[in-house]
Formats: sequence, structure tokens, C-alpha cells
Amino acid sequence: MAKARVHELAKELGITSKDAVAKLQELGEFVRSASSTIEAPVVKKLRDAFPNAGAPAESAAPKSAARPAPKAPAKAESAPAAEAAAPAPAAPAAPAAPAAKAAEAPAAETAKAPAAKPDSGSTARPGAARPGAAGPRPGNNPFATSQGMPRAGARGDGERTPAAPAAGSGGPRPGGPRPGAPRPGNNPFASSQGMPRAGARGDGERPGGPRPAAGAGGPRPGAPRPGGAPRPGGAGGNRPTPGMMPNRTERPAPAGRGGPGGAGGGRGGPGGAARPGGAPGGAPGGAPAGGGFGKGGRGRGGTQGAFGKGGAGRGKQRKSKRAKRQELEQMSAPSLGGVSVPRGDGNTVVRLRRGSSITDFADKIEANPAALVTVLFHLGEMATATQSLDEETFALLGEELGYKLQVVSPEDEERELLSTFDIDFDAELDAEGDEDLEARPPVVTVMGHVDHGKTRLLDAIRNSDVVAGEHGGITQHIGAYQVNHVHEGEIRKITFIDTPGHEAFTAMRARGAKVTDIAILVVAADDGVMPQTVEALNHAQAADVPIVVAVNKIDKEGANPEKIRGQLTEYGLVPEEYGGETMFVDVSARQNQNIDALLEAVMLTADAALDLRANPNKDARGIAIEANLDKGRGSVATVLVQSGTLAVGDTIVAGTAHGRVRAMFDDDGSAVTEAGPSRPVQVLGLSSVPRAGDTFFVTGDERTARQIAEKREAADRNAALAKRRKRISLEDFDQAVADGKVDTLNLILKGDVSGAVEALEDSLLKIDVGEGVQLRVIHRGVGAITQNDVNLATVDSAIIIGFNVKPAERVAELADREGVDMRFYSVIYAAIDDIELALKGMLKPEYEEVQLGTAEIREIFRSSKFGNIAGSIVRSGLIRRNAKARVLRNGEIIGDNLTVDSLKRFKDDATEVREGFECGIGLGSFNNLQLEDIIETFEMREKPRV
Ligand SMILES: Nc1nc2c(ncn2[C@@H]2O[C@H](COP(=O)(O)OP(=O)(O)OP(=O)(O)O)[C@@H](O)[C@H]2O)c(=O)[nH]1
Repeated sequence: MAKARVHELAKELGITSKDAVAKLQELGEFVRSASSTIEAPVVKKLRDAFPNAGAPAESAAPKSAARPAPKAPAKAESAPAAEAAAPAPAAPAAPAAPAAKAAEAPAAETAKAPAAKPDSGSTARPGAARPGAAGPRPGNNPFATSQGMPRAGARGDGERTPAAPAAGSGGPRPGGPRPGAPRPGNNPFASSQGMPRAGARGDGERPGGPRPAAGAGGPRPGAPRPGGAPRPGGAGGNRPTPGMMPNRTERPAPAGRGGPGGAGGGRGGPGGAARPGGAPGGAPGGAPAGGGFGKGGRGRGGTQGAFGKGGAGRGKQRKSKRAKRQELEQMSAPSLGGVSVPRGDGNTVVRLRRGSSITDFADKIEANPAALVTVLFHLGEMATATQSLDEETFALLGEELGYKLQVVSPEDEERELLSTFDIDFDAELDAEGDEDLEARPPVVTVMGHVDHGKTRLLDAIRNSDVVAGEHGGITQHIGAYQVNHVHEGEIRKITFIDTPGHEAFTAMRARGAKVTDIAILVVAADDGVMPQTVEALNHAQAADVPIVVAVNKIDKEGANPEKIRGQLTEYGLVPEEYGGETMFVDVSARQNQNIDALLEAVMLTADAALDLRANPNKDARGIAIEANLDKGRGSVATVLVQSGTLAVGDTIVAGTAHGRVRAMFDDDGSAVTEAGPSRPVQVLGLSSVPRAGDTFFVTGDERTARQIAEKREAADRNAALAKRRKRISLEDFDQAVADGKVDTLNLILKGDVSGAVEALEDSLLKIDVGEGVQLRVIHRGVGAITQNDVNLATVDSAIIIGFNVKPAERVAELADREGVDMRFYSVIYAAIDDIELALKGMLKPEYEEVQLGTAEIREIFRSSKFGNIAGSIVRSGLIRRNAKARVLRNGEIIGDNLTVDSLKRFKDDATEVREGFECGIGLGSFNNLQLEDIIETFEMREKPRV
């Protein structure tokens, strides 16, 4: 049967064109007007709907499940077939009838499948049996589960008039083993919003593609297709996504034509396999969405006209122009969720920093972030514009929009940034030959459990310096020092980072900086291996840093160095005397006993395990270890030169600080003019204070240094914005487990007294955590929460529990910046309860109302379509679209639980409007508005727990 125009067919059937259009719409076919062309299956559908003029209409449905089936799949794996198969006695056959003959076999199979296995897939679903559901709604398809709900849903949407219930409404169908239901893709709002998605997607070409159709609550990408029954048109559906992309993006113009769309879609199902052109199905599939939204757009245009501007005539003209423009836009940029977003061609590369947000992405493609949020929403993911997204989500979004997203690590980004200044350290290193390299001292960090003697040991080591006092200077703490040690008759230098503990280490590691060559693990012989000992060694091992064990306090009674050796063996540190590779040295920091032997062990380990060489004959590169702002001297930074030689007068950039080296000092306060590899020096002259772990290097000129610093600063600012989210929080722990992101809840406990910390830890460890989840206390301590705790939490995605303690200065800010969840309790049980609930996934965030702003109604515009629009002036704060709202009249609430459905500044949609400005506010169906009413808007924000 050939294509026909609606009015021709109407004539043939002896009905009016209007009736024909109405009937088609009722049947779920979208036709724009009587002159629209409709495809053969739709023609047949219409004929069937008017039995007098043609085929019997109602015959198929009530009969056996198998019988109508052959006809089904044409309608896109599809509703009608489903209805036919469904036990619904009242299921009208009409939609089934036009099915394409080509698809008989698969359809039959599909149709039979449910019959044979009553518990499988869709037939079991009560939804299938609903008489109402079996109606002409194409999407409401009992087959859908086996055939790919999304597809069915999408198709239905594609063909349906905008008013028709979306296929996606199948989502909440009761019961039924529908695997799609609980998935994230199962968008509760899908029923109305699935439509554009399906359209945009052009489902005819990608039945059940791996994308979740919002409307259908369908499988997330990669999700196993439920049911497993062969899908009609499955071949098309199985086509790889990339193949679909170009189709989608290059979809040709007929997007606006609903009628053919439906038909094309119909063919698309069974034909999908054989027909290379997804386009016929796809393009028209897009049509209804476009049409639907175009219409919406015009409607909105009308409302805009109503608000304040222009006469009716002009308004009308503008409307139609706008409609036309929208139509055009829809053709070239198919919409998803009713928004238009600039699209890539499938290969357009967009580079984003790790931790970027939708806003960052929007900036790159010059799109509206809100539009991207909507698109993502339709892909089954919810995110706010500023929330940073993971790579997977970006990939999903990018693929949908035709972009290839590359997530760049901070290291890569730094490399890129520097390459714009023609700086390439990798190439520089590659170019260095053996002849350029000279031995450099090892850099050592001392780590260990609290009170095991780290500080004391560092002091003892420093005092062991064979040439100490040479300069007669006064020892200063600058964050690192060098000692001279006689090794094999030769004076050798060793550099010590003298901030004991993991502090420096974790802080720098968190920034990806590698400073330490060797770690000395201090263990008190009278105490033994403690949690922080283990943690320290874990850190060192994770960073691939060889360890020398200093068994300290051997002077003490009850010291048992052998026990320490035995204990550490369990952690993979096997003493040399036991045949292992780790050197253990028994020392007494207090009595300066065996310190030389310890340094000897460090030298031996360094010589054995490491190639400690660097080129001193070039501009210096290194790392900032410590920095502070001195009242008199300005920024004072201790840097460790890693290669090259730093000289007074050099221009350097360190993190976001830059400047010319005005003066340098070493750890005994002596002025230094030059510092070679592994030498720590205090540097004066920087513009600001770098952070521990920031890299520094010498640049040719000050301008370059400044520009690099500025670029880094901008990048940091963006990253900080994007990172304003919790790495892991108690509330989302359960979800993170479900997503497979974590399987361990790492905790850091800090309390005011050790008894409380221990009690808390004991109780926590007794919690029945359930299967597949672990609870681990990675660090505990007495005292305020420190930056180090936050750094540790950052590295290990831990949550910090403070019991009767508060964070130290600047720590709260750091935690916020790094997205570390900190919680404070003063009752142990409250902490235990929260953790327990989090582990069970029951700790739900508490929200509080935060007022955003108020607006006063100055004028009311009545619109039959959109309800009343309140022409208002914002009196305080701001009015934001989608915010919650209530209406007050003389101080009394006359409407509550409302939403700012639409917000406009004159004719333009606005996301928010600030104090003093006029705007048009639509509150959905709430129409009880009067002049001078106050519209109060607010937001529900997560309440911090106490
Ligand atoms: N008897 C004895 N006591 C020691 C020795 N080394 C350190 N101590 C004592 O142990 C206590 C803790 O020493 P610190 O050096 O402060 O320990 P720390 O590991 O730096 O402690 P935190 O900074 O709190 O992590 C002090 O009272 C030291 O005097 C030792 O070799 N023998």
C-alpha cells in the first residue's frame, strides 16, 4: 500500500479529514494536518479503524495470544503486538493490524514466549492485562520487557500525539519482574518527558539501543536486556551505538512530520535489521518531539506576549516566527527533553579536567548548563550543574550529544599548560644522558605511630651531623634539613623532611608529588606495631618507597625489639636477618644510641634500591615543602630542589605563586646563593604562599612565571568549584556501594580523650555491617581534626568522625574544598546509629527550608493553556525556576507546595531573576492569584547533622 495523504484517505473512507486526523491521534499516530502524508501501515491502521471501509478491525485482539502476534512487530517491537499477546480481553486489535508482514516470525516468537513462560518478562506483568493499558497506546507493551522497553516506549512516544500518555508510563506498572524498574534510568518523570527523548533518538533505528530511555525506565547502557526473548527488529537494535550516533546527529529534515514518523517508525522495527537506513524510522521518530515542543514553544510565546509586551498582532507574528525558528532548530538539532543543545559530529573532542561539572562542559560547548542537566536527566542520571561528574557519566552525555569527551588528569593538564609555554620536562629528562647525572642525597621521611618518638628521632639525627655547627648558625625548623654522615669513609649528605608523620607525606601524595626516596618507620619497642604504624607503612608501600625500620626506645624497660620484627613480618617487612630485604635498626632516640647505624642503613638501602641521580647543571625544578607568610619577610617557602640548581635571582613559579628569588637560607639560617639537587632551602621573594606539594621550577622570565601562575590559579578555582561535593558521605554510602564504587566505609576517628575514641572504635567495629561491605577505621587519634586527617581522608575516601572535637583552623575549609565528609558527635550512640544506618543505606539526608526570595504580584496574565502567570517584581533575594514556592496574601498562606514552573524575563526564559527585577512567574495549575500577593520561594537544602 502506498503512502497517502490523510484527506485523500478520509475521502475514501467517507469520513471528514478532521475525523481522520482525530482518529489517527487517538490511535497514537501523530499527524499534523489533513494534508500530511501517512505511511502504509498507518493507512492500514486507519482503514482498520473504520471497518466499513476496509478490513475488520477488532478481530485480532481477543483471540489467542499467538495469533495477532505476527502482525505485531511492525509496530516497532511494539505496543500493538504486545496488546495482542496480552491476556487483555478488550485489547483492540487496531494497532496490531498494520503490522508489517516482514516481521511475522520474530513477532510470533515473541508473542509465544510469554505464553509459554508465564513468569517471564512481560506477560506476567499485570500491566499487560490492564484493559485500559492495552488500548491504542503503542508504548504500553507487554512485550516491551523482552523487546526492550525503552524502544517500545520511545516508539510510542515518537508516534503519539503530544497529549497521549507516554509509553514510559509503563515504568511504574505494578509488579512484574521488570528488571528495568529500579534502575537509575527509571525516571519517575518520564511519562511526559520520555516523548521528546524517543523522538530525538529516532528509535526506529535503534530499537532498544543501549541507552536508557527515560520514558521507559529502561535499562541503563550495558544493562542486560530483560527477558531475553528475541526481539523483532533486534538486529537493528543491536547495532552498535556509535553507528547510531551519526544517524541521529545527521538526521534529515523531515523531523517535523509526525505522520510519516509514525509509519517510518513502524517499519523501523522489523525493517531495522534489513534496512540500512535507520533514518526513515529515526528521523520521523524525532518528529513528534519536535512538533510537540514546537507547539509548546509557541504556546509559551503566547504567554510571553501576554506578559507586558507588544500588541496582539505583533505578538502573533512573533509567535509564528519563533515557531518557525524553533521548528528549524528542531530539525538541525534534535531535542532531548525539549532542550536544544549544540551538538558535535560524533568526533568533536572536548577535553575536561577530572572532577569537572556540567557547567564546565557547558562552557566548552557553549551550551546552557540547565539544558545539559535536562539532557542528562533524560539519560537517567540526575546531577546538578555544578556537581562534578565521573568519567562514565560524561561519556554518556558526550556520546548522546556527539562529543568525544576526554577527561584529563591534573598531571596531563599541567603538562598541557606548560606546553603552551614551550616547557616540556619529560622531553628534558629524556634528553639527559648518564653523563649529565650526578649522585644526589636521598630524601627521607620519618613516619610512625603517635608518641613512638619521631620528633625525638629527627632531633637525634640532626644532632648526629658530623659537620654540625660548621657555620655556627642557629638551627631552624624550615621543614627539612640535611645531615652529613660518614659512609664508607666518605661524607655523604642525607636530606630529612622534618615534619614527622604522614602529614607532609600524605599532603604531597594527595597532590601527586613524590618527594620521599626512603621512609624511616619508627616503632617503639615497648609498644609494638600500632594502627598508625600500619597506616604509615601502607602509605609508603603504596608510594613504592623503600622502608627502613627504626625500632626505637630500646633503652626502655620492657622493650622487645624482636617482637617488632615478628609483627612487621606480617605486613611484608621481613628483616634482613630473617632473610628479608628490610633493614631494622634498634635505636634509642633519647639516648642517641645507634643513630649512626640507622643512617648507615638508610645509605645502604638507598644505594641498593635506588638510582639517586639528578642533573645539577640546569634550571632548578623541585617541590615546595612548607610555606608561610612572614610579617616582615613576606612569603617564605621551603623548597626542595629535585634537579638543577636554584640560584638567587632566578625567577620561579611554585604552584600559583611566582617571583624572583630574593634570598635563600638553609636550616641553620645561613644565606645560600645556590642550591643543588636534594637540597632544601628557604626562599624569599614569592608573590604568595605555595602549598606543600606544589611543584616549582625556574622560568626564563618573570612574565612567563606570572602567566603560568595565573593559569594555574584559574584552573584551581574551577576545580575547587567543581569539587564542591562529597567524595563519599554517609548518606550516599549505600548508593556508592550499590554502584560498585566502594565496598569499605573508611573512617577516621578523632576524640577528646583516648578512652572515648577507643570506646567508639570498639562499638563501631561491633556493628553488623552485612555482606559485601566492610567498615575500617584507618586512623584514630586524640585532639582536634587536623589538615592531615583531611588529607588522609582525601586519599582514602574516608569519613571523619569527630567526638567532642572540632576541626582545627582552616581544616573545615580544606575538608569542604576536598569534599571530605566530617561529622561531629557528642554522644557515642548517635555516631554509632548514623554509621549503622549508613551501612544499611537508611541514613537519609535531612533537609531544611532555605528562603530564596520573594516577589510581589503586580499584574496577572491569564492563559488558558498555562494557567495564570504572575507578573511580579522580585522584592528580596531571587526567584529561581523550579524552586518551591508558596503564595501569601496579607501574611496568610493561600497556596503551598507549589513550584515555579515557568520563569520569564519578558519573552525569555530565565533561570533566576534577582531583587528589583520584573518577571513572569507561572505556578503550574495554581491560579488563585491576586495583585499584591507575595510569592515566596525557597529551596530544600541538606541539613548538616549534629
Ligand atoms: N625512653 C625513651 N623515650 C623516648 C625515646 N624516643 C622518644 N621518647 C619519648 O617518647 C615520647 C614521644 O616522643 P616524640 O618524639 O614526641 O614522639 P612522636 O612520635 O614525635 O609523637 P607525635 O608527634 O605525638 O606523633 C616523648 O616523651 C619522648 O621523650 C627513646 O628512645 N627512649
